[in-house]
Amino acid sequence: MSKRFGSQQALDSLTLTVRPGEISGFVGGNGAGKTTAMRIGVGVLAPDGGQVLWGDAPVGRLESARFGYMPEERGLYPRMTVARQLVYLGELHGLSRADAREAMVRWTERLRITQHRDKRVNTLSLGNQQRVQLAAALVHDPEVLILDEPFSGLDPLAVDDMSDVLRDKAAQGVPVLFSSHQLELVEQLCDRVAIVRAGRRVAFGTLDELRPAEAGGQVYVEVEGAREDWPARCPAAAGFQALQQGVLVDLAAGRDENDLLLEAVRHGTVRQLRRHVPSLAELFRDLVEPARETPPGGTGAESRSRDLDGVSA
Ligand SMILES: Nc1ncnc2c1ncn2[C@@H]1O[C@H](COP(=O)(O)OP(=O)(O)OP(=O)(O)O)[C@@H](O)[C@H]1O
Repeated sequence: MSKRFGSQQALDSLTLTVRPGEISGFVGGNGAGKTTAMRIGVGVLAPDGGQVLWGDAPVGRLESARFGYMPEERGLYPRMTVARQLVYLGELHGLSRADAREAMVRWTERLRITQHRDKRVNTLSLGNQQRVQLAAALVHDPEVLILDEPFSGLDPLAVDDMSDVLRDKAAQGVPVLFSSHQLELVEQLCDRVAIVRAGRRVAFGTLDELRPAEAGGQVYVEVEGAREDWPARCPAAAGFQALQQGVLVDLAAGRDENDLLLEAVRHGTVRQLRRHVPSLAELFRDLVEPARETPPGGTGAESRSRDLDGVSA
């Protein structure tokens, strides 16, 4: 997909594949193009170039009616009651009145908003409005689920409810795609993650696939009573970085954590020693921050990429 708004290239040949039964996370800095891509995905915005496929066939109006979409700008009718709104949206998607009512009852129970059924949406708290918005995306039992920042502003219990629903939908075989800036949540929930920067995809794959190969050679160690630079005198350490509590050591070639442990105990009491597995937040910074150092003339998007489905994007 490509999309330009005036002089702003919002999407630049971005490709994204969402697989049945998987939860995919869509992350990127503000203005990176996530909302634009999702709006194109569900057919509310037309791309300048590219297309949206379901299987091998282009998605038209009929197909996208079977998608469930939770927009970032919450698109509910503020003065309609929750129940009327959900029944109405169900009918709009082709359900009979009875089926739409049944779905409304089921989803308001599941999302714990039964007590709000007869209230106008604009009288609810933002978190409860968001639960209604999720119910609205689910009421017609969609075959694809696309959610734009569904977790923003939710309390921890609501985050759990939202997470459970997304997991259940994926377990039923529905492809689920959601955007979020809460990278720990993305890390916990997603089978696959796409990172986008300036309208281009810079990484796509499972978290294990996104981790650089050299990451396996880092060990986090806390040694009480040791000098801050103790790894400098360890042959098992090729380099190190002092952190707030401990140090992050790059293992020397052919050495493992046992070698490092034997050397570390000579410097003090080893309180912790474990292989360092970079978090999504670290990977994100690694992939997205180089854009800020782009030399004049470069787009920044070429600086790093960790893309793993073989599609150039
Ligand atoms: N309707 C529009 N008119 C003009 N520019 C737009 C429009 N929609 C998006 N843009 C621009 O396109 C770029 C991508 O915006 P988009 O909303 O897709 O980013 P995003 O990744 O969802 O950001 P955020 O994380 O802040 O929600 C931005 O530069 C934005 O200003």
